[in-house]
Amino acid sequence: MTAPPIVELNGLTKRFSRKLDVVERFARRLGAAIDDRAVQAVSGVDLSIAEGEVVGLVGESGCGKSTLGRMVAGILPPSAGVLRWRGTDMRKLSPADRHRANLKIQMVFQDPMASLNPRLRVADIVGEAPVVHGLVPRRQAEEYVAATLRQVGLDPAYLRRYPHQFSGGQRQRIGIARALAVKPDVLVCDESVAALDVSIQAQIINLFMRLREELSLTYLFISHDLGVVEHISDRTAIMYLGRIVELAPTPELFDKPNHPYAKALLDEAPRVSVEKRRFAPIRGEIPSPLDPPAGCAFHPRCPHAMPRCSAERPALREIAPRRWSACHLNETTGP
Ligand SMILES: Nc1ncnc2c1ncn2[C@@H]1O[C@H](COP(=O)(O)OP(=O)(O)OP(=O)(O)O)[C@@H](O)[C@H]1O
Repeated sequence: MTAPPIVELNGLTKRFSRKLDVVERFARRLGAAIDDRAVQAVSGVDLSIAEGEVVGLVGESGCGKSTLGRMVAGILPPSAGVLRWRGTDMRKLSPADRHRANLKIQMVFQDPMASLNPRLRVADIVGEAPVVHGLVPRRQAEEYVAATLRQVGLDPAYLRRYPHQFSGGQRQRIGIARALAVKPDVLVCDESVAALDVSIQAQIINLFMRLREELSLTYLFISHDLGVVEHISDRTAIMYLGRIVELAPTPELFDKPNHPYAKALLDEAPRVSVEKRRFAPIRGEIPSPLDPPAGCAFHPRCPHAMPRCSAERPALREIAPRRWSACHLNETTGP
């Protein structure tokens, strides 16, 4: 029997409802039209991640990447849908097992300065969670933190320092050490190298890949940087306005994207060098998640849009082995 995916999402959805402030509530009572529609940040995402796999998640700003990552990491509760951990619906786990499963999925954030408590020393930033969660006895915490720092390439002599005494790259290593300290199986990296200089980015990416080998880690790697995602991901998912529109093995997707949105992203991205391959603007504005277009959300910007595209939302379908795309064109012209 094959093992179930380590993480599996079925129909995962997140809506953010907008709370009206006092003035807005008063204005509404007086008859003013106040917009209180919910933001549909993530809509019905299906995604399976195999143990040891690196899945890259890319898309323009506001398409729901961080929200999806936060749901996977258990930081945000989904509004609908199912998240399975090693084959079991998270909601069906006992509170103790759910807690253990949540610890197994850790997040590494973009801005280490904002995500590290400036008043805590590295020893506490990295050592607190494993002690609190009973993974390490308090008397061994310092030794454990020193070993974790070594694992991410930091000198354990820095244990008593504060975050502001480190460079950006070193701070990100501390953020990674903090995540590793609770012995996760999965890292959700949310723009984890975006704030770093290119040379430091390369070092941190190499660190992620070394840790993948050493600790058999699985990654959901969120980035707006196509070069980084192409470099490190086994498969890449492209998100547009809350949905995955294409999912494929990375070399195939970058070589021959299927979805018009994926094509537009890749065609317009300069291919001069991996470092420079970033998003270039695509014709038209990204629509508001408050009012997503009917049918295929990409149709107002799509050069191939047909009447059907504005009426009927295309499902994400397997168009070839391991290649998934959500486009009506696949039914008319073939992939
Ligand atoms: N806490 C929140 N309350 C209300 N709306 C939110 C909240 N968090 C995110 N959103 C909205 O949900 C949508 C998706 O946001 P999200 O941050 O997930 O996108 P993203 O692709 O990660 O963008 P970026 O790359 O800019 O971080 C956006 O329209 C955003 O404004």
